[in-house]
Amino acid sequence: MSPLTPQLHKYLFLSIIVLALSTLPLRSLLSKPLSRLNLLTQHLPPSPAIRRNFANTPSKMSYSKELEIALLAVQRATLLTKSVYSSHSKGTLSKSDSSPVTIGDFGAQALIISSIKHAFPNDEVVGEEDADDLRSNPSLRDLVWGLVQQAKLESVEEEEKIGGPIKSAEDMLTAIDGGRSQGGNKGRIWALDPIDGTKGFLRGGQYAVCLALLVDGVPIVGVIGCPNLPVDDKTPLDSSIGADADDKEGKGVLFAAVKGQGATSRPLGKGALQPANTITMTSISDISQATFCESVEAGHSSHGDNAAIASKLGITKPSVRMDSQAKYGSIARGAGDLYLRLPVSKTYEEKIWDHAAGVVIVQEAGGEVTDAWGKPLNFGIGRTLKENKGVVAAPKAVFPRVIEVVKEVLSAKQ
Ligand SMILES: Nc1ncnc2c1ncn2[C@@H]1O[C@H](COP(=O)(O)O)[C@@H](OP(=O)(O)O)[C@H]1O
Ligand SMILES: [Mg+2]
Ligand SMILES: [Mg+2]
Ligand SMILES: [Mg+2]
Repeated sequence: MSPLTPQLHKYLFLSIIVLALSTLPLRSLLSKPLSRLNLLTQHLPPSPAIRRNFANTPSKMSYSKELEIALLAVQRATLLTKSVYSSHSKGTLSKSDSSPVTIGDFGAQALIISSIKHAFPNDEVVGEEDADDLRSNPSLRDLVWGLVQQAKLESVEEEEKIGGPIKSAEDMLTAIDGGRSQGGNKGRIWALDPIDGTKGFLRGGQYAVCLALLVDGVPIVGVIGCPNLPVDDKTPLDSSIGADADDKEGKGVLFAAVKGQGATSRPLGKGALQPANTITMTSISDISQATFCESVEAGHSSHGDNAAIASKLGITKPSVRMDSQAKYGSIARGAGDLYLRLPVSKTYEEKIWDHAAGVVIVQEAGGEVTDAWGKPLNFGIGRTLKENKGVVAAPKAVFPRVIEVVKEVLSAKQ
């Protein structure tokens, strides 16, 4: 072997150092267990670059696992709410703001948060309920625990995807309290309304189990389960729709959407997910022919202002009054056209869990949603939409006209 020159020695030495340094990050990642690596990459929010390109290349972040888990979790929770719905006692309590909460709300929140924490342990949840009332009332806790133990998907494989049964009553309370996130505009946060339209639920009307994933404060995945809406997307809307309490064939629908991927509906099942249909809003050109939806509760949305807007738009059909985010689902599938939610109170702040899932579903079905002044809804500033007042949703083509009239009606009151 010929002796190496000092220059060649130096060159070889430097090359080895450079090579070692350049492979360091790779080697440190490879030394981690694979499962941990998956978890790390799975929960990283999209980089700004991916977010910038998101509208054009949604396949970069498919959110297919998030969608599947959300669909299964909501579906399982509706098994529980339906069992409460058909039972005699709904274990109703009055919350500090005098709104009702039932054992169905607590049970559904426990099941859904447990599903999310199983699949995405690092994600946060902004859930409407907490476990304080159950911790101070053991008989109420036992009632909810009994329900939670019974609610299982018929397919073992699907049940396992969402973590199987909750192990103990204490774990159930921990799951419910997992919804205490304060929200924000960083990372992955789920917004959960275990029963939206609790008043409708108690009345035997519409209600919905609603779940959305916010990424950096923007709703990206939305799922709404409506046990009392007809499966058929084309069933004409009227205020008595689905108002019979029976759980029968043809009733129960799951709406879903992922940003950039469109919106769907499918029958709400009891096990494996049923095939989905793409849904779109009706492209109305003559706004006077529109059907508009509003809350049943006059305390949640001003029936008077909604009527004044409809009349200025030349709408003569009576409004369809419906509790819950079933309104968003209904207009997204073209069964209605507009959703008007004009504020009643100057101080009320809309909750993010009352709108996040519905907003992404309507947007993906070809609609636009803003507050009553045309301001985008800001889901990234906490548990409420404190920068917004009211909500208006309509197909894109007629949205500018609708918001113009809404502003006229609001301005006239100032
Ligand atoms: N003064 C108010 N203004 C607007 N929304 C209100 C309100 N008081 C309660 N709500 C919300 O209205 C939701 C029901 O909406 P809708 O009228 O469309 O059915 C309730 O959800 P929960 O039933 O989940 O508590 C509650 O969060
Ligand atoms: Mg409530
Ligand atoms: Mg609600
Ligand atoms: Mg609720």
